Amino acid sequence: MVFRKGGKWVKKVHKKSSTQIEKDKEHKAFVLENEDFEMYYKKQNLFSEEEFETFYAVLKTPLASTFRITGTKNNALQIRKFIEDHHVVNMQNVVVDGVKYDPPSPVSWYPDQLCYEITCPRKVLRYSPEYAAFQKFLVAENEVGNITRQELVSMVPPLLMDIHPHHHVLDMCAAPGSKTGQIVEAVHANDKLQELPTGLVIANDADYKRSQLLVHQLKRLQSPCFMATNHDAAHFPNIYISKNGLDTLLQFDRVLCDVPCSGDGTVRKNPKVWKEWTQGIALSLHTIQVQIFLRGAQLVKMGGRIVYSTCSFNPVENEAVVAEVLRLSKGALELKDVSDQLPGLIRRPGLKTWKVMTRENQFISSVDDIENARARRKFPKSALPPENAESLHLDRCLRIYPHDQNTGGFFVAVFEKVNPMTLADRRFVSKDLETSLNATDIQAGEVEDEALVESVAEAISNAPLFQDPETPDGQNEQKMDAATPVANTVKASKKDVYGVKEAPFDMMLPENRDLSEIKSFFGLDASFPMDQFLLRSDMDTKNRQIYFVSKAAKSVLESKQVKRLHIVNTGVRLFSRQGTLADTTECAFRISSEGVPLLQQYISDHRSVHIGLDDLKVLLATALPKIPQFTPETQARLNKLSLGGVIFVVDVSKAHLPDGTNMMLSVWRGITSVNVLLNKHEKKSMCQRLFGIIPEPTPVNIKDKHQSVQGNEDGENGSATLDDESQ
Ligand SMILES: C[S@@+](CC[C@H](N)C(=O)[O-])C[C@H]1O[C@@H](n2cnc3c(N)ncnc32)[C@H](O)[C@@H]1O
Repeated sequence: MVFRKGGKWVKKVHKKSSTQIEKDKEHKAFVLENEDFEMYYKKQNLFSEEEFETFYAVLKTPLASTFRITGTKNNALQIRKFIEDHHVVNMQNVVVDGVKYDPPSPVSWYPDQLCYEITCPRKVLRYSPEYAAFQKFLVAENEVGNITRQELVSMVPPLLMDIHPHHHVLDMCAAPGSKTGQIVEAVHANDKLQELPTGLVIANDADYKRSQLLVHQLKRLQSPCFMATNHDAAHFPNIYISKNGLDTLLQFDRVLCDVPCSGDGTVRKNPKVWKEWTQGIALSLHTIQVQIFLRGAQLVKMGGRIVYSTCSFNPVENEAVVAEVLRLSKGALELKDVSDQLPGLIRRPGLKTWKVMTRENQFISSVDDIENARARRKFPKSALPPENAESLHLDRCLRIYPHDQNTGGFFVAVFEKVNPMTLADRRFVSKDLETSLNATDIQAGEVEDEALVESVAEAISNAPLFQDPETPDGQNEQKMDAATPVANTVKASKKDVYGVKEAPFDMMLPENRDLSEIKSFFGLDASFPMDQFLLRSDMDTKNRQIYFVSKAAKSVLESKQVKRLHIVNTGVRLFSRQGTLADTTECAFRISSEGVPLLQQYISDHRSVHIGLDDLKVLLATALPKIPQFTPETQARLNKLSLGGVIFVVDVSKAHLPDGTNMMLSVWRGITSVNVLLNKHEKKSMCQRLFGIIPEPTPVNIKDKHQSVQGNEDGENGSATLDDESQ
C-alpha cells in the first residue's frame, strides 16, 4: 500500500509491535531440537526410520494458519462468497520475497467448505503488504464472530461429537473456548430453521482467568444455551434438575474432555516446547487426565458420547489414559470406530503398545524396574501398556501427525456409554428400579459413584504437576488458540477451585412489569417463552439489562443445587433500558443487536420498518442519519412510529447474497434521526462487505453529549451507539 507523506508517495511498512518483535527474537533464539524428545519418539516405533526423519523435519517448520466461518450464522454463506469473490480472486499471484503462495483454500474434510487454510507462514500473513487487506479482514471478522481463527486439528474433536440441537453438552476443560465455539454452533444448527435454541452447553475450566477468556470468546456467538462454570473438572458437582416433577441428576448427551496436556503436538506453533519437553510433564499429567475423563464418563448419559482429546503425541497421555478409564469404568464405555467420519482427514490408528520411560529417561517394562523406592511409589502404573490392548480396540483412537497433511499433532478417542456406570445410569435402564429407589438408595449410589473417582484421587494428590510458566493474557492470538499446550493444570483436590464470586442469576417472573411493557410495545408473539428471562441483580440494580436463556439453561438455574455450581456467565442480553429516556417513550427498552436473531420470528409488524438497500446504505454509512435522508416510503413509515426501539427489515434480494439470506436490524428511532444499534465492528464489517465503504465515525462530542444532556435528540441516538452495546 502506498500513501502520501510530505508531498511524496511512500510505501506503507507494516510495523511490528514491540511485543511481536520480542516474540520473533525469541522464536529465532529457539533451538529446534530436543534429544530426549527425538530419542523417546524414535523408540515408540511410530514410523519407519525414513518417515521419522520427515516427521521430525516437519515439526521444525512453522504452521500454516487456518480459520473457520461461523456456520450457523445467517451470514455464513455471505462471508464465504465474500472471501472467494474479493480475496481469493485477488490473491492468485502473491509473491513475497521471491516465494509464490497459493490463495486461501477450503479444507477438503471440513463440512460445508467453511474452513480455510492459508499456506503462507504467519509472519508473512501478518506483515507483508500483499496480505494486508486479507489480514485486516480476518481480524475484523474474528472480532465480530463471523470467523474463528483456530488450529486445524483442534477442530476435529467437536466434529466427532455428533452434536444435535437439543443436546446437553459438557465441555470439561474449555478455555479459551475454540472447541466450545464449535459445540455452541452445533447446538444452534436449527437457527437456520429460525427455531429458538433449546440445548445446553456448559463450558467449564478450573482456571478462573482462562474462563474469562472463554466468556469473551463465546460472547461473539451470543448463545442462550451457553453457561461458563469454574470447577476442577475431576470434581464437577452433581446437579439435580426437575424433570416431570422429579429431581433428576443432570447428565449430558455429549461430553468433551480436552484435557490439559504436555502439548508436544503444537511444537510447530510453540517452539518453546523444544526447550521445555521432558517425559516428566506427560507422567505428571497422566493421572489427572484419567480423573477428569472418568468424571466425564460418570456425567454422560446412557447412550451418550464422550470424546477425549489432547494435543500431544505421547501415549502416556493418550492410549494409556484411554486404557485406564476403560478398565475403571468396567465395561460402561465402548471405544467407537469413527473411521468413516470426516472422510479426507488423514489419521492413523491408536497404539496397542508403547515403550514407557521414566522421568530419569529409563525405559521400563514394569514399575519394579524403578530402583528408587520413592520414585517407584509415585510412578503411575497405568502409564504402562495394558495386556488386553486388543480387546480394548485401542486402534480405534485417532492419531493425527503433522507430516500427513501439514498440520499440528492431535489425539482423539470417541466413546459411547453402553452400560450403566452410576446410579443415574442404572435408573435409566431399569424403570422398576426407578420406582423403588428411595433417598437412602440415592445417597448410597452417590457415594458409590464418587468412589470411582476417589480411586485415583490419592495417586493424583501425590503426583507432581507441571506448571506452565506463562499465564495467558487474552491479547495474544497464540494463547487464545485451543491447541496451545496447556499444562497449567489446577491441582486436583477435593475442593473446587473458585475464582471471584459472580452476581446471582435470577430468573424473572413472566408477569414482571418490564416484561409486560416490552411484550406489548414490540408486539411479541404469544408463543415466545416469557419465563426464560433473567437478571443479574447484584451487578445491575436498576435492571437495565434483561437476559435470555434456553429452556435447558433455565432448568439448571432453577436447580436446588445451583449454589454448588460456580457459574461465571450465562444468558444473552435481549433488552436494555435507555435509562434517561424512561419518561419520553412508551417503552424505554430497546432490543439489543444480539437479541434480534432470537426475536425476529416473534416480533409483530407494528414496530417494523421495511427498507431496501438504499436506506440500508444510509443507515450503515452515516453516523446518525436524519429521517429526511431516507427514501420517502421509509420517512413516511418512521413518521408514523413513536420514539423508541424499532426493527428494520431489509430486503436484500438485490444484494447478490446467497439464497435465503435475511437481515433484520435493531434501530432506535429518535426525534429527528435514527441510529442502528450495532457494534461498531459489526457495522463496519457489514458496511464494507455490502457497499465497500467504511462508515462515518460517530462524532465524539455526540457520545459525550448523550451522557450529560437528557432528552436531547442526538443524545438519544448517541446513547444507543455500539460503545454502549459492548457489555
Ligand atoms: C488443552 S486446554 C483446553 C483447550 C480448549 N478445549 C479449547 O479448545 O480452547 C486445557 C484446559 O484445561 C484447564 N484445566 C487444567 N486443569 C483442569 C482441571 N483440573 N479441571 C478443569 N480444567 C482444567 C486449563 O486451564 C486449560 O484451559
